This record gives sequence, C-alpha cells and structure tokens, in this order.
Amino acid sequence: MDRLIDAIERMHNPSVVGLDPTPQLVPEPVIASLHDEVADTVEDEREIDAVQLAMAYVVFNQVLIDAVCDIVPAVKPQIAMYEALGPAGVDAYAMTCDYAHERGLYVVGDVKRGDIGSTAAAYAHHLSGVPALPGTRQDTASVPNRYDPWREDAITVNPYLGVDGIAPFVEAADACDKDLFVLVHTSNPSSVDLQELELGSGGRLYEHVAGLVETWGRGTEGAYGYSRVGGVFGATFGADAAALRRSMPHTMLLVPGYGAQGGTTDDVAGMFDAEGRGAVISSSRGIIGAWRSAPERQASMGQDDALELVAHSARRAAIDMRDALDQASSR
Ligand SMILES: O=C(O)c1cc(=O)[nH]c(=O)n1[C@@H]1O[C@H](COP(=O)(O)O)[C@@H](O)[C@H]1O
Repeated sequence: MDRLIDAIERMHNPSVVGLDPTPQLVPEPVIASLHDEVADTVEDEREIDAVQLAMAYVVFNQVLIDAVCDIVPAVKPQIAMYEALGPAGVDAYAMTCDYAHERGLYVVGDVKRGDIGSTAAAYAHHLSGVPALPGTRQDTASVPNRYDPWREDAITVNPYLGVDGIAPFVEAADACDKDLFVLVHTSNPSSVDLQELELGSGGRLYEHVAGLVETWGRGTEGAYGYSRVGGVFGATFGADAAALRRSMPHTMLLVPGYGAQGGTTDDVAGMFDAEGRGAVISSSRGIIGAWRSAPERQASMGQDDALELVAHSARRAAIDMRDALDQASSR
C-alpha cells in the first residue's frame, strides 16, 4: 500500500480515475474510425462490433491516461465493461492495465471476485500471475518464472463468502507484494438491505466485516501504518465514515460513489486520518464522461477533435476533483 500512498503524496491527490468505458462514453467518430481496419482482420463478421468497440476502448483509455497521468496517482479499470465484449474486451482490459503502468500509474483492477476457497485460489492469479510449469524455466532477471497477464497492483474482492474465500487473495498479495481492497459497505442504495443488518451479537454486518478486514491485514503494515488489505466504503454513506475510520486504523479505504452516484467532498471528509491520508476517492463517469457535457462539445466532431475534447475535459474534471479533495482531506 506504500506504493499507492507514495503516489498520492507525490501528486497531492488522493483520487483514482475509474476506467469504465461503455459504447455511450466513447465518442462515436472514434468507434467508427476503426471499422475498416477491424473488418479487414476479423474472420467472423459477427465479431466485428465487439472487436471494434474493444479497440476503441483502448484508444479512449490511452487518451484518458495520457491526459491525467501527471495529476492522478491511480486508475481503476472495471473489468465488467471489458468482459462484456468477450475475449477482445479482456485483451483491451489487460492492454489498459499495461499502458497505465507504462505511464507510472498504480492500477486497481476492479474485479470484485469472491468464491469458495478452491475457486478463490484460481481467481487469486490476478495477483500472483501464472507460474511456469515445473522444470520449464529458471527465474532470471530478464525472464521471471511467472507470467502476469493481468498486471494489476491491487484488485477488489467480495468478502461475503467468509474467510476461506479471502485467504487465497491475502496469501497471493503477500507473496507478490500486491494489495487488496475488500468490500465493506458498497455505495449502491440497496447495500443497506444486507450490509446494515443488525447482528444478534450487536453492531451491523458491515461493521463486523470492517473488523475482519482490519484483522486480515494485520502484520503487513507499511511505512505509513496501512496494511496491504484495504477496504471499500461507498462515498454515499459518508455519515458513517468517521466512526469507520476510527475502527479501521490500519485499513486504507477505497471510496467509490463520488460524483455520478452523488457522493460529495463533505461525504468523504471523514474517511481521511489526521494526516490527511488513509483514503483514495474514486470517480469513473464523472471524469471519463466529462466531455459529454463540456461547453466546447459540437454536434459533429471528427475523431481528433473528439479525442482532444475527451482529454481536455477529463483533465479539467480530475483537477477540479483534486482541488475539492485537497480541502476535504485537510479538514
Ligand atoms: O469496488 C468498487 O470500485 C465499487 C464499490 C462500490 O461500492 N460502488 C461502486 O460504484 N464501485 C465501482 O466504482 C465505479 C463507480 O463508477 P461511477 O459511479 O461512474 O463513478 C464502478 O466501477 C463500480 O463498480
């Protein structure tokens, strides 16, 4: 977690840009410009749209990453948006993670995995990569013994299957010096139906999960006192933030729900510790979709103008968010 916190300190910016592309969020001329190239290379005509969109996501993300990489510490690609397009989309996800790394960003893979222990162990390869088959390769500096196809620095996981569904991720994170963000209280309205249930033993379910998350990270605290097991807490439940911050003193919080879902700087202010650390606030549509309501938008734009508008608007929105958070984290 030190790597993320170092990056936040360098940028003076505790925010993450979510890379959640959809066909509506990518300007139409960008998608259209790829049609001929894709049609020439794809064998099954039915694949064209998915491959074209996947390629457009890569172009869109690269432009966004270039636009914000000197002002934000991290990005969070949401794998659902890519998986929706099949194998080409999954490639686009991996290429996006790769490009973000090249540009020096910390990458949170929003994959929200959670399953029984044996299956969680397979999902944990998002962190550990794929080991070489026995006797096939020696680990060297130039050819490591593991192939890491996903290239995330951290992933999101769902703890509501219990500790056996989490342990494989904690082990993989430890072995490979990566991080986890475990759902504690999600930002969606109906999260209250389950996560706020009062327990017979006292307290609410998410408060119990918060305690478990703090325990799962024990012993892995870094230079800033935060462990490699972070928690996810929705900005839309900011009223409970200060109590949660106190109950999880070693847990870095990933806070989605800012912007498009209604979370504000007032809501997230309580998630920071006394040093202004301990939380990283995430916004996806509020940044990557900012071009759609930009005053410079015109009815008909060419591909280059559209991409310039995407870049300019995302950067402006990221700077506005950074400046707003600067005040919130120092309260
Ligand atoms: O784990 C997450 O990032 C997450 C947890 C949560 O409680 N709420 C939540 O919205 N998210 C993710 O954060 C992103 C929110 O996107 P925007 O609402 O567009 O900022 C999506 O990728 C969600 O899947």
